[in-house]
Amino acid sequence: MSSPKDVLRGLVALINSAAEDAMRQYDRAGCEIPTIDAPNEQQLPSDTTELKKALRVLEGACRQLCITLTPPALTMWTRALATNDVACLRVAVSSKVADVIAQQPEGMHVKEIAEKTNLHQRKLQKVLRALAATHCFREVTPDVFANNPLSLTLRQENTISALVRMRATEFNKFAVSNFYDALVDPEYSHSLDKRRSAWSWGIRNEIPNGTMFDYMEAHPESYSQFHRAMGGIAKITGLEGVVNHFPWKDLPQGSTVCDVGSGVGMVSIELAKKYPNLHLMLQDLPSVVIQAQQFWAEKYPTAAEEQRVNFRPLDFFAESPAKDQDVYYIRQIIHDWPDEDCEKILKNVRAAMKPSSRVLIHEYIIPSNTSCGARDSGRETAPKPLLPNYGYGSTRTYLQDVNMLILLNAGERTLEEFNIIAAKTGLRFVKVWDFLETGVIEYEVDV
Ligand SMILES: C[S@@+](CC[C@H](N)C(=O)[O-])C[C@H]1O[C@@H](n2cnc3c(N)ncnc32)[C@H](O)[C@@H]1O
Repeated sequence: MSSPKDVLRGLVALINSAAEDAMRQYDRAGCEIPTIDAPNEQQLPSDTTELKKALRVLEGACRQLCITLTPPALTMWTRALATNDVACLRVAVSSKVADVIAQQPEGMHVKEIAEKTNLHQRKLQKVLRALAATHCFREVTPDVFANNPLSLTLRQENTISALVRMRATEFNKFAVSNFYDALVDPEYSHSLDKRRSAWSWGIRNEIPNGTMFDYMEAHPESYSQFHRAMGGIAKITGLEGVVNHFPWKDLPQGSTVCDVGSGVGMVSIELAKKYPNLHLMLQDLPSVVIQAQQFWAEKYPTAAEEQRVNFRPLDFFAESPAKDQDVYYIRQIIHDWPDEDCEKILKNVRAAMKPSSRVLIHEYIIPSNTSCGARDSGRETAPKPLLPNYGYGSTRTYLQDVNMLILLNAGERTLEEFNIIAAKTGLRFVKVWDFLETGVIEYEVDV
């Protein structure tokens, strides 16, 4: 049995080695080592997979060390106050503070920022001070604020800003703040129906029995913000992992990839750019297909010119996607729906498959708090004294699981849970591809 001091020293050792490892990854990629107050965006390796491996340990060990040594009341108060952090982020992103001060690396006085954003100077001062204290913006001299790498993610041109804005605005208003109310409302509490989520509860007066997607359809501005936010999620969840580390290049010339519930096709567009051997088919609801066409026409017109991309509307509950595709790529769809709906989607995909087709489900894969390993989740077990799942190093997976519950009565799943649904729809597990933040589960036809 390790003594408490041994455990703490074990965590410190992990922090040291993981931080060194992370710095090595920046060096190897020829990137500058990050500084917290740089006035420009952080340079990142073009492939962050190895960096994320080090950060998973670092995040887990730092937080475990702090929580162990800090009086629990303080830690709990910090956690309870976290909603204020989100509220401050909403102020910053909605009033475009990062854009307003973008041209002044030496900083801008809060008085001027308040004038330009039409906010009360004293109130804005408190918001920016709180954010700068946790390294989002830099307070250069008293009341003078400049951008730093974290605040630069809040610029409108950065898709992370759309994600933060949605999260802090609609998600918060309709869903997060109503979570408990929906959990205890007799009509909602014991239902896993997609029309009985916290979000559905929040919009019940405007759209009775509506889902988050019904709301988005009724509010096109929110829907386009949502698609931009998906771009932010793509950055976070390791788009380069699936683009670089799945063997796309080994697929024969003209191989077909159907992106089911594609959105505008954040991953597909990268695949099209990098792998001329692939032919992409994007399928989503009619209004989204139109947005996808516009997106591709603007970002990568070559694909349409070379006839390497098609767009076709699809209601994945009611019909099958394009038949006989080599790969059906399904990212962040399954986590949107309760099990029965996922079965409908996968059955429709299964009906379109030829014997050699593969299905790639790309999602967060929930590891276990108590046991973890390649067999459980496709990922390595964390070094001790971390929890087997890396603890805080996996926190986004668990919070994202709750996020999906709140939004759509759905959620992320363990590998076992995915496999149970897949087996019911005639799919057989092949393997997990761990891309760190998320993973891909590969399935084939179960004959
Ligand atoms: C979370 S987004 C994921 C988008 C994309 N796969 C990505 O990873 O960026 C879910 C997508 O499912 C689409 N969707 C929702 N209901 C659908 C349906 N019945 N048929 C087809 N697509 C649907 C939405 O329009 C949205 O684009």
